[in-house]
Amino acid sequence: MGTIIDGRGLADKIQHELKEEVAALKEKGIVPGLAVVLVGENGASKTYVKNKERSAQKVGIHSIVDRLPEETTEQALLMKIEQYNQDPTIHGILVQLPLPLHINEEKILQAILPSKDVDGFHPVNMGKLFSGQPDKLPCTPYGIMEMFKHYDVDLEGKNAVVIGRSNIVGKPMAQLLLMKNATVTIAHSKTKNLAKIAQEADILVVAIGKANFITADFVKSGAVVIDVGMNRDDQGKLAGDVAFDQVIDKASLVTPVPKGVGPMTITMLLSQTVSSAKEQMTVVR
Ligand SMILES: NC(=O)C1=CN([C@@H]2O[C@H](COP(=O)(O)OP(=O)(O)OC[C@H]3O[C@@H](n4cnc5c(N)ncnc54)[C@H](OP(=O)(O)O)[C@@H]3O)[C@@H](O)[C@H]2O)C=CC1
Ligand SMILES: Nc1nc(=O)c2c([nH]1)NC[C@@H]1CN(c3ccc(C(=O)N[C@@H](CCC(=O)O)C(=O)O)cc3)C=[N+]21
Repeated sequence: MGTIIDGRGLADKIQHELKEEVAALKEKGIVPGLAVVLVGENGASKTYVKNKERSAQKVGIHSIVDRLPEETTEQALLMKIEQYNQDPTIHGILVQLPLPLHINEEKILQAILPSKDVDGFHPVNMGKLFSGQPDKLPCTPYGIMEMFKHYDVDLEGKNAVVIGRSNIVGKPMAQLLLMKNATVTIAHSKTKNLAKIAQEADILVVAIGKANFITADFVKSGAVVIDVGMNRDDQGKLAGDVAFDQVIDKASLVTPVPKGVGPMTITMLLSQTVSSAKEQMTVVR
């Protein structure tokens, strides 16, 4: 029987430390500010945004949530971002993805000042990461790296398999593992013999978006399994991409869904907002 990685518990611990950091900043007259922009009526996005707002408040970050209607034009959204770029009380900007189809996502992400891009999605921050000079990081892979650190998971020389190649999870995850000297394989929907590749993994990170797709036969005995998936069924019940009940018996460490990767994603967002406030303070002086 493996150990369950307590993402919720680790997130609470880090948020508690952040709260103290924020209190110290406030003594100096600085309140970290986060602007979250949500366009349209995506139900899942609404829940995440609510969670982010609640956590931000808990650590004392000033958070603004801008809920814009589905019909918002690209131009109007660009103007909104420009307003936050210019606003000295806002240190972090997050535009919730996915955006409605009539808005060009690339264009929007590029409009955010890299210094306020607490999601780590701006091409400048992506470029820094992939050239080995990381600055702001995508929050989900960042949170997973913090879990490895906290649970003393040694990555050097290990076989790491990342299933999924999105810009927000799979690709940056692979790069962070590579930077820790893991031997990394990235798998995706066109991968042949996925089970065979996954069975070689000492570290298996799954980010595909298919409920309970990864069964015990994909998992090597003693592997560390990280489940990024967030799948909601008709009853609104959450399931990960990993069939937790079978995999827990085979793996050494597994993240649950919920209370695994999700709370760490939010915590890294808050952490990067606090760091950003500190950086912008030194820029001013
Ligand atoms: N917990 C958290 O904080 C977060 C959770 N998520 C969740 O993680 C999941 C993935 O998110 P995201 O990366 O944005 O998703 P995307 O839909 O952007 O990417 C999914 C990836 O999975 C691959 N894939 C799909 N089906 C298969 C399959 N049968 N076998 C192998 N690979 C497959 C796709 O391959 P291809 O490229 O070939 O299409 C693609 O690369 C979702 O459930 C999402 O809700 C996302 C962000 C944060
Ligand atoms: N610009 C942008 N940045 C993101 O970081 C981003 C995004 N867009 N779009 C969507 C995905 C998804 N995501 C999650 C965040 C928190 C939880 C989370 O808090 N999960 C809790 C519970 C969730 C629940 O109960 O619904 C948990 O796993 O315990 C999940 C998923 C961030 N994303």
